[in-house]
Amino acid sequence: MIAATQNALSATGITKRFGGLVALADVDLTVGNGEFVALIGPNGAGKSTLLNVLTGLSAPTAGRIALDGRDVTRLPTHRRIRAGLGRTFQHGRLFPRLSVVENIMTGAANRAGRGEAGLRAHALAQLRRMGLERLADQPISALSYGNRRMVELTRVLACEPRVLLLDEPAAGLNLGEVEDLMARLRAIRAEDRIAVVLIEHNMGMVMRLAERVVVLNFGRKIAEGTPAEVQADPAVLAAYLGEGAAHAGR
Ligand SMILES: Nc1ncnc2c1ncn2[C@@H]1O[C@H](COP(=O)(O)OP(=O)(O)OP(=O)(O)O)[C@@H](O)[C@H]1O
Repeated sequence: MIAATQNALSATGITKRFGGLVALADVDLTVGNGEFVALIGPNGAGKSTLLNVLTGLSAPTAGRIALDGRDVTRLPTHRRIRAGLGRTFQHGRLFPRLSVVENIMTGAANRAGRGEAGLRAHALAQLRRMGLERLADQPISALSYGNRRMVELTRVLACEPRVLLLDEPAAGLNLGEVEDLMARLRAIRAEDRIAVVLIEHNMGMVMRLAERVVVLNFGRKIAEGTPAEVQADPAVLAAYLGEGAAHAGR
């Protein structure tokens, strides 16, 4: 099983039930080292549930999760973070009264062996890389929504993850901010070779960034391939048209 150890992340046979509801049914997701995978699907398809299972916020009913070939299925979230997993949330989780740099430091504090001065220097370097250094001493409460989201991303990056899970990072951003986010993500990948799993409803962003796209619908994987392959897949079209029809009927 050499192939399995070559993947940065490998989830196999993931099933998640909530009572009678099957939110995920036997889903496989593998992400190679430095690979950029988008996870898409209509509302309620199971995307966030899968991220919750991958990060350990929610235990799978069945299935196995490995990071760099190491089984982490039973590890709590903080141990998975230490093992190289990073995640942003749909709704941010920054400390509003702390400054930007302090928030980044709380993120990086998981990394052992740095004193406070070292943590601050590391946090400032991360902010510089994201073009946010000028905001370092501002309280989070003074930031625009777009800047808060970029600070959230910076905080996760400060943990130096090998696998980065992004839950709708472009939601609520304006066009200029989405372009900036895409440029930063490209630069980070080029520098760090981080593997990325992106959940995003902004299809333009998915098509421009992802090397591979995995499509969920009603908890099942219905398609997987390059952006062009997935876009041309009749099953994917039907899933999204179904969603459109459901919305139109409301
Ligand atoms: N804690 C929970 N308890 C019960 N049902 C849940 C829970 N979390 C999610 N679900 C259900 O699981 C299914 C998948 O939800 P999930 O949020 O993962 O979908 P999603 O693809 O992320 O959707 P969206 O694009 O709207 O964020 C939905 O039917 C949802 O109602």
